Amino acid sequence: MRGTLFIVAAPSGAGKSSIVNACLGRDANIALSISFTSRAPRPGERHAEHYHFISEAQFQAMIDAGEFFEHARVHGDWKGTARQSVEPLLAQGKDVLLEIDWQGARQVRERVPDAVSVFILPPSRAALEERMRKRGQDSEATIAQRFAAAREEMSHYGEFDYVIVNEHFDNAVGDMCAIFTASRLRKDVQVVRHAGLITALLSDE
Ligand SMILES: Nc1ncnc2c1ncn2[C@@H]1O[C@H](COP(=O)(O)OP(=O)(O)OP(=O)(O)O)[C@@H](O)[C@H]1O
Ligand SMILES: Nc1nc2c(ncn2[C@@H]2O[C@H](COP(=O)(O)O)[C@@H](O)[C@H]2O)c(=O)[nH]1
Repeated sequence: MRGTLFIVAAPSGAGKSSIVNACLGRDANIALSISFTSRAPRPGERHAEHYHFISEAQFQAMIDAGEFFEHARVHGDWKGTARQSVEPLLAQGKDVLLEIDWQGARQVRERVPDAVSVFILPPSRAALEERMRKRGQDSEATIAQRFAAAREEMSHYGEFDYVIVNEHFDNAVGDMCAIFTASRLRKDVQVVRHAGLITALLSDE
């Protein structure tokens, strides 16, 4: 059976990476895809762990070679998921999680209509701004640019299967883990139905 593809999106600073990392620590069946980006590393970010950090020219060469599963300009930088980070794992039956923006999520849904998508919202715009600052990794100019973009990003929440409001962190982690579990169960039920097993069990023969 093919693996399940999960998409998680949110405005910058809403807590997406924190929630995903907490969930993946409890769930060994999901592989987190490491994206490619033309953005410069933040202090403490390591190549091939947080992102594959490459130049604009290298990113463009990958686009031209058709190597991306999805890609988009996000806050002025290129971000993208390589086909190689997704397709072989799904074919092996492994679940894969993409932490991407709404533009990438749209592209992925077109390729994989049964992907399970989650959008994370902050409890308020003030909380979002405070979290961006508290992280202490971006300049004031970057924070201002991302905060200004957040409203437009959040307007896309309705394109997703699930929405989590990340007010209390532990509740948000619990919701995300429950979505992972429920999506797998739902898929199993569909497979059983397709196999015609229930019809056979209930027949007179
Ligand atoms: N429920 C919460 N309450 C308070 N602070 C939180 C909560 N969830 C996350 N945070 C904090 O908010 C900050 C931003 O979180 P995080 O880096 O996970 O956001 P993100 O959505 O992944 O951002 P980006 O897309 O820019 O990488 C971090 O300092 C994190 O510890
Ligand atoms: N479309 C894609 N968006 C991506 C990818 N990897 C990350 N992102 C999104 O970028 C912003 C900002 O991230 P940051 O690390 O610079 O703070 C955030 O919304 C991410 O989800 C990707 O491969 N494709």
